[in-house]
Amino acid sequence: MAEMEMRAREDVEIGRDITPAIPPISFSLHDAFLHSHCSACFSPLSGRPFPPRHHRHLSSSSSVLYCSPLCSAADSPLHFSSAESNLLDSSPPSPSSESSADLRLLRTSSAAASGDRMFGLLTNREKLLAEGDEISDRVRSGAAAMAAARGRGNGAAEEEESAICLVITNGVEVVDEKGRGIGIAVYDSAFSWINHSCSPNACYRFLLPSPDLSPSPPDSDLRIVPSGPTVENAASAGGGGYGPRIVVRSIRRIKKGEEITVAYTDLLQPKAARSSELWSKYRFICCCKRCSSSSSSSYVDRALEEIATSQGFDNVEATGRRLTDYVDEVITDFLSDDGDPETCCRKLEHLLVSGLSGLRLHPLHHLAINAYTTLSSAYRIHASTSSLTSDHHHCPESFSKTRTSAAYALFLAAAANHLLTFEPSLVACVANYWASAGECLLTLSSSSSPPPPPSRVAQQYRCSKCSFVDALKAVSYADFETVKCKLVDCIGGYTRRSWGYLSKGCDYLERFEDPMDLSWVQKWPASSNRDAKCGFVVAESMDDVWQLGAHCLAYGGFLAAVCYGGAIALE
Ligand SMILES: C[S@@+](CC[C@H](N)C(=O)[O-])C[C@H]1O[C@@H](n2cnc3c(N)ncnc32)[C@H](O)[C@@H]1O
Repeated sequence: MAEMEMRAREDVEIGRDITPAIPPISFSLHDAFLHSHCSACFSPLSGRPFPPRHHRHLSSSSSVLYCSPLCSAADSPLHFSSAESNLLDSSPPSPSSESSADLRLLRTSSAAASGDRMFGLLTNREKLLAEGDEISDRVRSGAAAMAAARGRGNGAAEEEESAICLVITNGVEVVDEKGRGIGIAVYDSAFSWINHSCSPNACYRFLLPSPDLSPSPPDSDLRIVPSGPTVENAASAGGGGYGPRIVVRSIRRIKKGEEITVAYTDLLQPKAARSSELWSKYRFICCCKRCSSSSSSSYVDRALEEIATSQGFDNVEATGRRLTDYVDEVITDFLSDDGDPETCCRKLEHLLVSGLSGLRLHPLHHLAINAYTTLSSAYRIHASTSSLTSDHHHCPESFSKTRTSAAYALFLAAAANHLLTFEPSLVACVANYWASAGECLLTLSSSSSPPPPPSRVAQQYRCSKCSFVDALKAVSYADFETVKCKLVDCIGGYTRRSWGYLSKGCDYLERFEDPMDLSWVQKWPASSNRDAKCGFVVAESMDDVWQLGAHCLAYGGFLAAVCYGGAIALE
């Protein structure tokens, strides 16, 4: 069957909402958040939560909770009529948020699938069941459990299978303002007919309604239109009009008639990992510009996978897998309950400096990028544990760990920023990296002795050279490239003045002369940068570190506002 896609109805600038806030047709919190968040509006529960309004099942009172009587009244009928309550209260309880979302979809009598579509949305049922793999097993066993919960016995469960496949194919992870995935939601065709690209021109954000279910702020127009065969629309499914809304936003200039695409997968993964995820979950081979770029991979994909081998090395693939396993294992150990930050830092830095079995990671390799993220947080935790026994301001060990944490965060942001120049759709994750570099640098400068004066708040700061203040207001993106260049230029200046100081004592980071100037990476590993490095040892002043932090935060906020809109908060 021909597939649907969405196209721009008009020319669209970068950083514009291209859909109104679309309410979900089905949604459910992840099990881990059922007792901390409201099941109707997804806001965090505070004070005494409210149980579902008793319908018929007087005993089912605690499987889902609400923040207000209004939310309880709005969602309880669906909670019971969808049979979700039977599934959650069964023993063993709560199978998954996906099953709840599936059941909620099926509660309407018009749910029957027609061909490979249900409510106009692609289910991909045949493709997902065709291969006897983990997904097809999950669909079959989930459908049987759902059919039992709906009192439909143990017979064929085609309708349930279609609902599960629909949620796999169209469901999106709802992310809160802390970046945590708290639930799953399915939206109507205005969102669900948008295809994937590894170099997309749009992204999306969620609006969590206020607890009193008051209407959302004024909507923008729908600037996209469907393209494809005539298909019955999903609007009839309805979701009660509440739950997390989704807004699609342009992250590039889009021409009238151009296809709108978003990312279904993490764009900083290498091509093989993206392809494997897209195939196992969505059953398609991506032919986007980035994936099919001429004979070889794009520059970004090459960098994300590049490793150096010693001469005569002939088992790159197997050792490449060992590298991945090694990094995964170190990170998993660190994230476990008894994770030790010191061991994590030692192992990851040894890998970055010396490699493994004759293989060395390119500084922009995706495993190296994961390692920088982990190292920044491991050094931060290490610093806080070092200072537990002494005054943080007077604990040199803790201070130097805080400094290395900031240096890794800055290096990561600079590396990702380099990739952004080749792949503009990385803007959302690059924004996060700059924001966290800014936070780490400001923490460092505030823990120096003496700390900056308390009046020194980033919001009040005005830089004479760049568009810092204009960026904070984020009023227009028409001059996006100009504002970006000015901010990056200023960040480059402060980085050059501070890098020797920030990287001091870190064997890996000291090898890089200037993280903002990665012009050498294309020649890597022809020469070691260690010899070429300049000998800055001390930042000209802690003021440079503060200025650098404030600029990083502003730049991160500027990029984030392109993706998510709204004002930039700097504290
Ligand atoms: C959320 S739907 C997108 C809309 C879909 N094209 C339709 O006709 O309803 C996701 C499904 O669309 C198809 N799809 C999305 N992006 C694609 C792409 N870049 N190439 C091929 N198929 C794609 C896959 O079948 C995928 O499972």
